[in-house]
This record gives sequence, C-alpha cells and structure tokens, in this order.
Amino acid sequence: MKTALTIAGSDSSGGAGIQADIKTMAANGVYAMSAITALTAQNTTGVSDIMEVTPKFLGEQIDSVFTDIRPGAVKIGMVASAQLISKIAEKLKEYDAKNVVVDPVMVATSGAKLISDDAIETLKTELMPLADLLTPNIPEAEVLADMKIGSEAEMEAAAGIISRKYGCDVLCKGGHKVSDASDLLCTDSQRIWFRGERIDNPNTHGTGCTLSSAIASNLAKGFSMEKSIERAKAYITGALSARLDLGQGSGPMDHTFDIKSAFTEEAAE
Ligand SMILES: Nc1ncnc2c1ncn2[C@@H]1O[C@H](COP(=O)(O)OP(=O)(O)O)[C@@H](O)[C@H]1O
Ligand SMILES: Cc1ncc(COP(=O)(O)OP(=O)(O)O)c(N)n1
Repeated sequence: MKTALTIAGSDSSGGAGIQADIKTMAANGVYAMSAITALTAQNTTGVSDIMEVTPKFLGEQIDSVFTDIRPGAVKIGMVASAQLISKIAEKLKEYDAKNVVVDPVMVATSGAKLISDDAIETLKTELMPLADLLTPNIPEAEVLADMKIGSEAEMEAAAGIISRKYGCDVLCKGGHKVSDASDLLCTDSQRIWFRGERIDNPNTHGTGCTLSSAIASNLAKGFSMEKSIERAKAYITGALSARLDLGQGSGPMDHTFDIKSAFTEEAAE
C-alpha cells in the first residue's frame, strides 16, 4: 500500500485539518500517517482556542514516521509558529522527503487566523522552497505574490510570481471566486486550468485541506502532478456534491461519498 503523511493541525469538528487529511487519504487509497502541529478547539462556526505542540515534540513525531514507515508524499497544512515551521523544514531536509505539498494555510473560512505574522515570513524563506507544489487560495496567493487578484489573468500572474520565487509548481485555487470554481496550475513551462462548476453548497469547511491531501495521495500513488490534481479535483467535486449538511455554520463535506461496503450500511433503527 502507498503511504502519505500529513503535518497539520487537528480540527475537533473533523471537517478540516488532520481529520480531513486522514479521511481523504484513506478514501484515495493510501495509508495515512500524521504529525500534529497544534490542537484547535473548533467547530463549523469558528475556532475558539489553539494549543501548539512544542517543536521538539513535532520533530519526534516526524522522526517516528520517517524512521519506520517512509511516506511516499507529505502534505503540510496549518503550522502556526515560526519555530514549528523551522522544525518541519529541518526534518524534510534530513529525510529527503519526496512529493511535498504545502498548503499555506493562513485564515479559516470562519475568519480565524491560523498563522502568526512572523511565521508567514519563515514559511516563505524556509518551507516553501522545499515544496514540490504550493496550493494557495486566492487570499493566500494575494499575500504571497503581493498583488490583488480579481480576474483569471491576475490569478495567472500571481501564480507565476509565486512559482518563480519559490522554484516549485503552484496551484492557485479558485474556491473564493463567485462565478465558478476553476483552479490554475502554474509550472515553469505551463499554465493549466482545472475547470470546475461552482456547486451551490454553503458547507465548504475544509475544502483546501481536502484538495491538498487528495493531491498528495495521488502523487504517492505515482501519478504525475497534472493527473494528481485532475483526480483530486474530481474527488473534491464529488465530496461537495454529496451535500452533507452538519453543524450550524459552514459544515464539512462527505469524504466517504464514494465508499460503499458492508460496514457503511445505514444506521440501525
Ligand atoms: N462551491 C464550490 N464548488 C465547487 N468547488 C469548490 C467550491 N468551493 C471550493 N471549491 C474547490 O475546492 C478546492 C479548495 O479551494 P478553496 O475553497 O479556494 O480553498 P481553501 O479552503 O484553502 O480556501 C478548489 O478545488 C476549489 O475549486
Ligand atoms: C486545523 C485546521 N487546519 C486548517 C484549516 C483551514 O482549512 P481549509 O481547508 O483551508 O478550510 P476552511 O477552514 O478555509 O474551510 C482549519 N480550519 N483548521
């Protein structure tokens, strides 16, 4: 079985973060492992508290994974502090990690800030240069490229700036647009659009975590970057289309929409 590691924060409501990543990796057929950067007390309406692990303990989790079951891909999500980011960079280099997907998580849909300002600088200087793929949403791409994005042409310009600056592929996600949900991949030689119809569903908690984990899963399985994104886009479209409706705010998606087995039958009366 192919393997993948998520290095991210825990979401107590299960829709984003580590929980979304593990469900996604399992649904995409890879063995999922985790190194937790922080616990969040969070639900569909917001984040009420965050408790970070120490850099030493994060390093020990990563050591435990890499020295035993080597991950075929690594997805990195919420990392709130500069010290934790430096520790991750150190360990990725130490273990020569492959297929590194960095989701530069900054702000949750609910509005909660998930990274400190000084950590954004460390993310740029230490972690992003180690990525094979960066997956900013539009507000994150605006911060990273230092420009406003209001059109597809501006998405292309911003993704180009970020890709050149950090020497990696960039997927600028279009979930924050109002017209459609098309994402743009920028490599050193190509611009590829992944076109998506906007699904009329207010429950989009964890879409970014889910997409980046699905891409990492497909990279771990040996698909090319383009094919991995195409497959991940189909997966998230399916998860959103299942129209799960839980919680009082922006609810989670159905990560298991495509899994039917003897163990997923209806609940007992
Ligand atoms: N309403 C929607 N309908 C279809 N796809 C969506 C919708 N909202 C987000 N997506 C898709 O979900 C993925 C994550 O994008 P986005 O929501 O922009 O990320 P983030 O959660 O980091 O803000 C992208 O592939 C995007 O196109
Ligand atoms: C623990 C944790 N990590 C990341 C996020 C943000 O997730 P994302 O997929 O970007 O989805 P939204 O929150 O923007 O819907 C989070 N909320 N919690």
